[in-house]
Amino acid sequence: RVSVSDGDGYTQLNQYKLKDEIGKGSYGIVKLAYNEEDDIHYAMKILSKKKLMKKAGFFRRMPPSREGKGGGNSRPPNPLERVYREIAILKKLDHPNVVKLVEVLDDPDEDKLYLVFELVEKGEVMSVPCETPFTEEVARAYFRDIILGIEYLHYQKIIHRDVKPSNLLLGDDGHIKIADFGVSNEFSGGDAFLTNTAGTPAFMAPETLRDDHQNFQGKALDIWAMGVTLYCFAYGKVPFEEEYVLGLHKKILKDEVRFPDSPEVSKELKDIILRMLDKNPSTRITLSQLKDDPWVTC
Ligand SMILES: COc1ccc(C(=O)/C=C\Nc2cc(OC)c(C(=O)O)cc2Cl)cc1
Repeated sequence: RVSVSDGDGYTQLNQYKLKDEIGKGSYGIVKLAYNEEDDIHYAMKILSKKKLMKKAGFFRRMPPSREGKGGGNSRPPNPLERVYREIAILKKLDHPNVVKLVEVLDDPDEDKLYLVFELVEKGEVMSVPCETPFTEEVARAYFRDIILGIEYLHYQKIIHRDVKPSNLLLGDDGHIKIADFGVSNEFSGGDAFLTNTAGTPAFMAPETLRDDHQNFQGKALDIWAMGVTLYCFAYGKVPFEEEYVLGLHKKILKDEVRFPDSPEVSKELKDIILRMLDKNPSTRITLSQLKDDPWVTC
């Protein structure tokens, strides 16, 4: 059903003319796509099924399963299921601060899987590290959008788990849309109870790094990552950085948050960052408390 044709230098996919690459990550690439039918540009995320299978170690020989211990099917879940679950999540989301999935082009005979999203014209809101962080007014406007987007996701029983500036897209209207549900978790009941680490190391909450393997609540993980993100908006860099990941984990678990002397940042902004970067998830600020915070409401 998906007709791929290589014209003079560009790829045509059904009614979409693929243009330059506008995004790239562990997931694959994102290309600008022009829809000839409605004369509108879209963002086309291109995934390779083979790459997804390989990444999940699907083709790796399984260690001989010890029959005696109920060997059973000890295979990891099919990584394509992960993508199809992500697509199912995306299809049910409809909010001004969440990216909009328009359609999926998936030809069973093709290796590639195409996700068509509404274009968020300015792309990533900030690439970290950044020499020119935002003023508090700009950071506040963006942060308000993030609060509304995350509140909507938690209401839809979804934990994002990878909130960070590069997953926050800025539109021409100056508003933010949250993107990339590649590691998100759906839950039932009041909150998710998780045990796996996921997301981007510098944005991971301390409770996910403790080796006492307790399970931890999902919503508080997004709050922590929102705190790291707001710190990036204000200072252009992450609060805990270390060359090696184990050193980074130690800092996230042990180090106090330090605020550089410049740029000048108000006490209110420092206070809200500290409330989100509370290492104890049960005393960490909640979304509804965030909405009433003096820095957010001022
Ligand atoms: C300079 O102008 C630019 C305009 C738009 C972009 C852009 O869109 C980039 C990534 N986009 C996305 C990524 C996603 O995941 C990783 C997902 C998702 O899976 O939710 C959705 C989208 Cl849209 C870049 C530059």
